[in-house]
Amino acid sequence: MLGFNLFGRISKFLFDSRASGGVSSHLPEFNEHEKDLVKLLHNLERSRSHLQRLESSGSKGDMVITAQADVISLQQEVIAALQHVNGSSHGHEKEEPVQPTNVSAHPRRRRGAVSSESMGPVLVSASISKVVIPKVEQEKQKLASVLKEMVIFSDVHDEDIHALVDAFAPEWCAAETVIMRKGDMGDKFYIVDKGVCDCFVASAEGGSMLICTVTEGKGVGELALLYNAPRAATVVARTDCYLWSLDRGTFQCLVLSATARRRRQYKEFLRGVPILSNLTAEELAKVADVMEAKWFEGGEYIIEQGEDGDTMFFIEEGSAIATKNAGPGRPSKKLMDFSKGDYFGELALIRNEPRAANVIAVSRCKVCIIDKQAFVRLLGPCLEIMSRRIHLYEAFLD
Ligand SMILES: Nc1ncnc2c1ncn2[C@@H]1O[C@@H]2COP(=O)(O)O[C@H]2[C@H]1O
Ligand SMILES: Nc1ncnc2c1ncn2[C@@H]1O[C@@H]2COP(=O)(O)O[C@H]2[C@H]1O
Repeated sequence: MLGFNLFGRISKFLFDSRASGGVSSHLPEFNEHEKDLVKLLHNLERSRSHLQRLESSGSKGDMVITAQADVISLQQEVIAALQHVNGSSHGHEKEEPVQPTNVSAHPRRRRGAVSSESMGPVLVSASISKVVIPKVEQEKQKLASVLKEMVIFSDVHDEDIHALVDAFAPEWCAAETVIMRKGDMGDKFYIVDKGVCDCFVASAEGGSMLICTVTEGKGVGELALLYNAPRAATVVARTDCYLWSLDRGTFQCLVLSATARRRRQYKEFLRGVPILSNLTAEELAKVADVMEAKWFEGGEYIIEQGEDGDTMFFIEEGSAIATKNAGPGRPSKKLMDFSKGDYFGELALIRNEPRAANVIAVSRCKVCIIDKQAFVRLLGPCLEIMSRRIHLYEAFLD
């Protein structure tokens, strides 16, 4: 809860800002966390008014969807900022050591889903106390490096990475344990420390279909917590597993503000990518959540013909070319130019074949990378258009 005093000061400040037509950047009477909160509340107020104006003027389509997504994303940022404000005044700074529990080998079945998968406002407790599960230094370092490798944690500040590491709890489960069930509410995010888990969804024939395998050092169960949605798949331990689990409250408190920042950062770029123009603002936000940015120098190979490939790329800055090897001693043949907003590397994912061409950075080039899992989950609506372009390649393919 916001203290009454702070609530009163923020309300008065926003009222004065409304009267003067803008929020001052100085905000002398607030500390750093409070300043963030005030600015976010001000932006949320503006976004809500914008949405209301659109709705009352009868606007439909992309503009309304984009405005709704802005409101949702700002609500999430406000919740995260509230938690920082509460944390800095009480609760979060105070460590509450928790003894490691000897894992629930069979996680309890949760209440069934009541809503379809959507990016609803995330309802989290605004006052969350810091969880600290004692760990040896080696475990902490390993967990921190595993988190830094994961796209969803890549924008989380270092101090929050430490807090996340503290909050992970060890769990053990026997082979064939159902770790989470599709449709249930999500209570935890997991990292596989040792062992292997499989993710299943229902197949068209009514059985279950394996959609991916989670190996050591990989995470599972983030979607329900990121999007406040029911579990999107059933996850079963294939072998006995040692897992690290992170509670929903800590995940949302420490990860959602970074996610919202990243969505803002990529929003304009993704809106301008032609192949993604079919996606709604909500779907674009999900694409932003899974993208990993990487720089390549001019002349560097982004893709090498013949390699196995499990990622596709969008150019955010710079340019690249596709070339085809023409055989020993013969110069390679240029196939295509790529510049900002173009994509490549989809062919190996669609056809399950090695890379059909080289892609080489012409100038220093920033690409956004999406892995196969995310490609399958998020880019379904674009597949038809991509498949049409593949026909254009055909002239060059063996
Ligand atoms: N294609 C996929 N669709 C849905 N969930 C997936 C997929 N691949 C892996 N998963 C994982 O399975 C998890 C099931 O629970 P969540 O929806 O919380 O998060 C999900 C992802 O971590
Ligand atoms: N004529 C072409 N033939 C094959 N791939 C091409 C061609 N032109 C561009 N490409 C891109 O180059 C990429 C190389 O990796 P992929 O085969 O995964 O996907 C390929 C396409 O995105």
